[in-house]
Amino acid sequence: MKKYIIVVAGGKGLRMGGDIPKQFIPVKGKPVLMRTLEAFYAYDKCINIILVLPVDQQDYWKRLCAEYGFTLPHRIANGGETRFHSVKNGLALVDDRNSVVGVHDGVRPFVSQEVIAACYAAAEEKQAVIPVIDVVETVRRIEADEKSVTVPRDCYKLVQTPQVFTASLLKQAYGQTYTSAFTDDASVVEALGHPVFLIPGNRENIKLTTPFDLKVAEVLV
Ligand SMILES: Nc1ccn([C@@H]2O[C@H](COP(=O)(O)OP(=O)(O)OP(=O)(O)O)[C@@H](O)[C@H]2O)c(=O)n1
Ligand SMILES: C[C@](O)(CO)[C@H](O)COP(=O)(O)O
Repeated sequence: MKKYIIVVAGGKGLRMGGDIPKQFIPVKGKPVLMRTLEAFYAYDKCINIILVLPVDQQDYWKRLCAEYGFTLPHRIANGGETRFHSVKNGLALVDDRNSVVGVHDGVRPFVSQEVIAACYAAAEEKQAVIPVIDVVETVRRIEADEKSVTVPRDCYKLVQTPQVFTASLLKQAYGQTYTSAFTDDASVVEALGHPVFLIPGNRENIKLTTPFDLKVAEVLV
Protein backbone atom coordinates (compact mmCIF):
# COMPACT_ATOMS: atom_id res chain seq x y z
CA MET A 1 0.00 0.00 0.00
CA LYS A 2 1.19 3.51 -0.82
CA LYS A 3 1.58 5.74 2.26
CA TYR A 4 0.97 9.47 2.53
CA ILE A 5 1.23 11.97 5.35
CA ILE A 6 -0.42 15.38 5.13
CA VAL A 7 1.30 17.71 7.60
CA VAL A 8 -0.98 20.67 8.21
CA ALA A 9 0.70 23.97 9.08
CA GLY A 10 -1.74 26.38 7.51
CA GLY A 11 -3.08 28.00 10.68
CA LYS A 12 -2.59 31.46 12.14
CA GLY A 13 -1.16 30.46 15.53
CA LEU A 14 -3.19 33.14 17.31
CA ARG A 15 -2.86 31.50 20.74
CA MET A 16 0.92 31.31 20.35
CA GLY A 17 1.29 34.90 19.13
CA GLY A 18 4.78 36.23 18.41
CA ASP A 19 6.58 37.38 15.27
CA ILE A 20 7.41 34.01 13.72
CA PRO A 21 4.61 31.53 12.84
CA LYS A 22 4.81 28.78 15.46
CA GLN A 23 5.71 26.02 13.00
CA PHE A 24 8.97 27.84 12.17
CA ILE A 25 10.07 28.56 15.75
CA PRO A 26 13.36 26.81 16.53
CA VAL A 27 13.28 24.24 19.33
CA LYS A 28 16.84 23.40 20.45
CA GLY A 29 18.07 25.14 17.32
CA LYS A 30 15.85 23.47 14.71
CA PRO A 31 12.45 24.70 13.39
CA VAL A 32 9.49 22.73 14.73
CA LEU A 33 8.24 21.81 11.27
CA MET A 34 11.55 20.21 10.27
CA ARG A 35 11.41 18.05 13.40
CA THR A 36 7.87 16.97 12.50
CA LEU A 37 8.70 16.02 8.92
CA GLU A 38 11.78 14.14 10.11
CA ALA A 39 9.63 11.98 12.39
CA PHE A 40 7.65 10.66 9.41
CA TYR A 41 10.73 10.26 7.22
CA ALA A 42 12.38 8.25 10.02
CA TYR A 43 9.31 5.99 10.09
CA ASP A 44 9.36 5.33 6.34
CA LYS A 45 11.76 6.91 3.84
CA CYS A 46 9.28 6.14 1.04
CA ILE A 47 6.31 7.92 2.64
CA ASN A 48 4.85 10.70 0.47
CA ILE A 49 5.00 13.88 2.52
CA ILE A 50 2.56 16.70 1.70
CA LEU A 51 3.12 19.91 3.65
CA VAL A 52 0.25 22.41 3.85
CA LEU A 53 1.40 26.00 4.34
CA PRO A 54 -0.22 29.42 3.87
CA VAL A 55 0.66 30.79 0.43
CA ASP A 56 2.44 33.78 1.96
CA GLN A 57 4.74 31.53 4.04
CA GLN A 58 5.88 29.17 1.30
CA ASP A 59 8.88 31.26 0.11
CA TYR A 60 9.98 31.74 3.71
CA TRP A 61 9.85 27.97 4.25
CA LYS A 62 11.94 27.36 1.14
CA ARG A 63 14.54 29.88 2.33
CA LEU A 64 14.55 28.20 5.76
CA CYS A 65 15.13 24.78 4.12
CA ALA A 66 18.11 26.20 2.22
CA GLU A 67 19.50 27.84 5.37
CA TYR A 68 19.26 24.61 7.41
CA GLY A 69 20.26 22.27 4.57
CA PHE A 70 16.86 20.54 4.95
CA THR A 71 16.40 18.24 1.95
CA LEU A 72 13.69 15.73 2.94
CA PRO A 73 11.47 15.26 -0.14
CA HIS A 74 8.01 16.84 0.19
CA ARG A 75 5.34 18.60 -1.84
CA ILE A 76 3.59 21.77 -0.75
CA ALA A 77 -0.14 22.52 -0.80
CA ASN A 78 -1.87 25.79 0.04
CA GLY A 79 -3.33 26.45 3.48
CA GLY A 80 -7.08 27.05 3.71
CA GLU A 81 -9.53 29.05 5.80
CA THR A 82 -9.82 26.34 8.50
CA ARG A 83 -7.95 23.11 9.30
CA PHE A 84 -10.67 21.28 7.33
CA HIS A 85 -9.94 23.33 4.21
CA SER A 86 -6.17 22.91 4.64
CA VAL A 87 -6.53 19.11 4.86
CA LYS A 88 -8.78 19.14 1.82
CA ASN A 89 -6.14 21.04 -0.19
CA GLY A 90 -3.52 18.50 0.85
CA LEU A 91 -5.80 15.60 -0.06
CA ALA A 92 -6.03 16.90 -3.62
CA LEU A 93 -2.41 15.70 -4.06
CA VAL A 94 -3.21 12.16 -2.84
CA ASP A 95 -3.81 9.28 -5.24
CA ASP A 96 -6.49 7.27 -3.42
CA ARG A 97 -5.86 3.96 -5.20
CA ASN A 98 -4.57 1.36 -2.71
CA SER A 99 -3.31 4.07 -0.34
CA VAL A 100 -3.42 5.02 3.31
CA VAL A 101 -3.15 8.66 4.32
CA GLY A 102 -2.34 10.22 7.66
CA VAL A 103 -3.04 13.78 8.74
CA HIS A 104 -0.70 15.28 11.33
CA ASP A 105 -0.47 18.71 12.95
CA GLY A 106 2.79 20.38 11.91
CA VAL A 107 3.16 21.57 15.50
CA ARG A 108 3.29 18.08 17.04
CA PRO A 109 7.01 17.29 16.57
CA PHE A 110 7.22 14.75 19.42
CA VAL A 111 5.04 11.98 18.04
CA SER A 112 6.82 8.69 18.71
CA GLN A 113 7.91 6.19 16.05
CA GLU A 114 5.81 3.55 17.82
CA VAL A 115 2.64 5.62 17.55
CA ILE A 116 3.20 6.45 13.86
CA ALA A 117 3.85 2.79 13.06
CA ALA A 118 0.85 1.57 15.08
CA CYS A 119 -1.51 4.06 13.40
CA TYR A 120 -0.47 3.08 9.86
CA ALA A 121 -0.49 -0.66 10.65
CA ALA A 122 -3.97 -0.53 12.19
CA ALA A 123 -5.40 1.65 9.39
CA GLU A 124 -4.96 -1.12 6.82
CA GLU A 125 -7.46 -3.26 8.78
CA LYS A 126 -9.63 -0.69 10.59
CA GLN A 127 -9.68 2.04 7.88
CA ALA A 128 -9.87 4.90 10.41
CA VAL A 129 -7.40 5.10 13.34
CA ILE A 130 -6.53 7.85 15.80
CA PRO A 131 -4.13 8.05 18.77
CA VAL A 132 -5.54 9.07 22.16
CA ILE A 133 -4.26 9.42 25.71
CA ASP A 134 -5.92 9.20 29.11
CA VAL A 135 -7.16 12.21 31.00
CA VAL A 136 -4.88 12.46 34.05
CA GLU A 137 -6.82 15.03 36.06
CA THR A 138 -10.33 15.29 37.43
CA VAL A 139 -12.79 16.73 34.91
CA ARG A 140 -15.77 18.97 35.67
CA ARG A 141 -18.66 19.96 33.41
CA ILE A 142 -19.85 23.54 33.67
CA GLU A 143 -23.61 23.82 34.17
CA ALA A 144 -26.07 26.69 34.44
CA ASP A 145 -26.21 29.19 37.33
CA GLU A 146 -22.47 29.00 38.14
CA LYS A 147 -22.83 25.29 39.01
CA SER A 148 -20.46 22.53 37.89
CA VAL A 149 -20.24 18.79 38.37
CA THR A 150 -17.46 16.16 38.31
CA VAL A 151 -17.79 13.76 35.40
CA PRO A 152 -16.26 10.26 35.12
CA ARG A 153 -12.88 10.86 33.44
CA ASP A 154 -12.72 7.30 32.14
CA CYS A 155 -15.45 8.29 29.69
CA TYR A 156 -13.08 10.74 27.96
CA LYS A 157 -9.83 10.63 25.99
CA LEU A 158 -7.56 13.39 24.65
CA VAL A 159 -7.13 13.14 20.90
CA GLN A 160 -3.81 13.43 19.06
CA THR A 161 -2.55 13.05 15.54
CA PRO A 162 -1.53 11.38 13.19
CA GLN A 163 -5.04 10.32 12.28
CA VAL A 164 -4.72 7.66 9.59
CA PHE A 165 -7.31 6.42 7.09
CA THR A 166 -7.66 4.55 3.87
CA ALA A 167 -7.32 7.34 1.32
CA SER A 168 -10.60 6.58 -0.45
CA LEU A 169 -12.52 6.89 2.85
CA LEU A 170 -10.84 10.18 3.81
CA LYS A 171 -11.45 11.67 0.37
CA GLN A 172 -15.12 10.70 0.56
CA ALA A 173 -15.36 12.25 4.04
CA TYR A 174 -13.77 15.51 2.93
CA GLY A 175 -16.33 15.74 0.12
CA GLN A 176 -18.89 16.71 2.79
CA THR A 177 -19.91 20.30 3.47
CA TYR A 178 -17.84 21.93 6.22
CA THR A 179 -19.32 22.42 9.69
CA SER A 180 -17.60 23.91 12.75
CA ALA A 181 -17.97 20.51 14.48
CA PHE A 182 -15.15 19.23 12.23
CA THR A 183 -12.26 19.91 14.64
CA ASP A 184 -10.21 16.91 13.51
CA ASP A 185 -10.23 14.29 10.76
CA ALA A 186 -12.00 11.65 12.84
CA SER A 187 -15.00 13.93 13.26
CA VAL A 188 -15.21 14.34 9.48
CA VAL A 189 -15.07 10.58 8.89
CA GLU A 190 -17.60 9.87 11.65
CA ALA A 191 -20.05 12.26 10.01
CA LEU A 192 -20.20 9.68 7.20
CA GLY A 193 -21.33 7.11 9.79
CA HIS A 194 -17.95 5.33 9.75
CA PRO A 195 -16.50 4.19 13.12
CA VAL A 196 -13.07 5.34 14.29
CA PHE A 197 -10.62 2.97 16.04
CA LEU A 198 -8.60 4.31 19.01
CA ILE A 199 -5.02 3.35 19.81
CA PRO A 200 -2.72 4.65 22.57
CA GLY A 201 -0.87 7.85 21.73
CA ASN A 202 2.28 9.13 23.46
CA ARG A 203 2.09 11.78 26.13
CA GLU A 204 5.03 13.76 24.68
CA ASN A 205 3.01 14.26 21.49
CA ILE A 206 1.79 17.68 22.59
CA LYS A 207 0.40 20.29 20.21
CA LEU A 208 2.48 23.46 20.48
CA THR A 209 -0.40 25.84 21.02
CA THR A 210 0.68 28.48 23.58
CA PRO A 211 4.05 29.96 24.65
CA PHE A 212 3.98 27.60 27.66
CA ASP A 213 4.14 24.62 25.28
CA LEU A 214 7.40 25.94 23.84
CA LYS A 215 8.98 25.77 27.28
CA VAL A 216 7.88 22.13 27.56
CA ALA A 217 9.18 21.47 24.04
CA GLU A 218 12.68 22.60 24.97
CA VAL A 219 12.90 19.86 27.60
CA LEU A 220 11.25 17.16 25.47
CA VAL A 221 13.87 17.28 22.66
N1 LIG B 1 -6.58 27.04 8.59
C1 LIG B 1 -5.83 26.16 9.27
C2 LIG B 1 -5.89 26.08 10.68
C3 LIG B 1 -5.05 25.17 11.34
N2 LIG B 1 -4.19 24.42 10.62
C4 LIG B 1 -3.23 23.57 11.30
O1 LIG B 1 -3.87 22.67 12.19
C5 LIG B 1 -2.98 22.35 13.27
C6 LIG B 1 -3.72 22.42 14.60
O2 LIG B 1 -4.24 23.72 14.77
P1 LIG B 1 -3.89 24.73 15.94
O3 LIG B 1 -2.80 24.29 16.81
O4 LIG B 1 -5.16 25.08 16.56
O5 LIG B 1 -3.23 25.90 15.07
P2 LIG B 1 -3.78 27.31 14.71
O6 LIG B 1 -5.14 27.23 14.11
O7 LIG B 1 -2.71 27.90 13.88
O8 LIG B 1 -3.80 28.02 16.15
P3 LIG B 1 -4.76 29.13 16.71
O9 LIG B 1 -6.13 28.49 16.85
O10 LIG B 1 -4.15 29.50 18.02
O11 LIG B 1 -4.75 30.28 15.74
C7 LIG B 1 -1.81 23.34 13.20
O12 LIG B 1 -0.65 22.63 12.77
C8 LIG B 1 -2.27 24.36 12.20
O13 LIG B 1 -1.25 24.96 11.43
C9 LIG B 1 -4.16 24.50 9.23
O14 LIG B 1 -3.39 23.79 8.59
N3 LIG B 1 -4.99 25.38 8.58
C1 LIG C 1 -6.64 17.82 15.46
C2 LIG C 1 -6.30 18.11 16.90
O1 LIG C 1 -4.90 18.22 17.06
C3 LIG C 1 -6.76 16.94 17.75
O2 LIG C 1 -6.46 17.18 19.08
C4 LIG C 1 -6.92 19.39 17.38
O3 LIG C 1 -8.30 19.28 17.43
C5 LIG C 1 -6.51 20.59 16.56
O4 LIG C 1 -6.54 21.75 17.32
P1 LIG C 1 -7.71 22.82 17.31
O5 LIG C 1 -7.49 23.69 18.50
O6 LIG C 1 -9.00 22.05 17.39
O7 LIG C 1 -7.53 23.54 16.01
